[in-house]
Amino acid sequence: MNGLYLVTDSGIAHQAGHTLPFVVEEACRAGVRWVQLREKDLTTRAFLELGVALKHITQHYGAKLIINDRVDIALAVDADGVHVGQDDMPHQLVRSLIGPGKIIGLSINNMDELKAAQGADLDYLGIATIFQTGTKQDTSSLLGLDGLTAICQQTSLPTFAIGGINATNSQSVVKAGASGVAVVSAICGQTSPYAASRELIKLFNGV
Ligand SMILES: Cc1ncc(COP(=O)(O)OP(=O)(O)O)c(N)n1
Ligand SMILES: Cc1ncsc1CCOP(=O)(O)O
Ligand SMILES: [Mg+2]
Repeated sequence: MNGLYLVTDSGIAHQAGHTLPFVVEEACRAGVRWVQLREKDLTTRAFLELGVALKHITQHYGAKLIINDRVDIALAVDADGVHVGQDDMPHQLVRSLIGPGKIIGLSINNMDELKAAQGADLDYLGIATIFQTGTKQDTSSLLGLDGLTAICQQTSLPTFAIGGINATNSQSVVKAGASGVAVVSAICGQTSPYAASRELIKLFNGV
């Protein structure tokens, strides 16, 4: 499985003229095998309906569907897992709710948060924020490539770097030590999510 992780944003997809299911289907068709449904402004009902639609698509392609923040939605759509950050439901509680067979990803923004997560029952870490991004307003301070390397050296868990990653800088992120790259606008905001995904996978495989 390649290390490209699509994190969704339906606002960005709509601005580019796409529906979110179209973006996810095109990304999966191109080979993306990690998809996170991340929606900050949807009603619970709309979030759930989108989750059901994405579950059908990801299941068809054998891709993992992870739900951002919302354990209830993850359970309702039988998603593969949940991604939580430092201000979300504590990961220990997420585990007790979703069970041992599901995936939990935790955001790490600095070395202190990494230390606090050592030995925890987690499946991967999202390392944020690498570069400047317009996609998320409440970002942590930028880690850059050096900060990313320092964190990746201190963990044996799989790491997905996130924040401002695109086709121009993705290889430098992998060379810095991340096992994968997570992107929003570099797929959702592109004219062809399929072509953008193919390019990112090709670059990833070429490192
Ligand atoms: C893969 C990945 N890494 C980090 C994040 C950020 O999560 P969080 O800090 O909880 O912020 P929000 O995404 O909830 O705004 C992520 N979503 N995915
Ligand atoms: C969810 C998230 N967490 C840290 S930065 C970010 C958004 C990344 O979006 P983009 O890939 O468009 O920079
Ligand atoms: Mg969160």
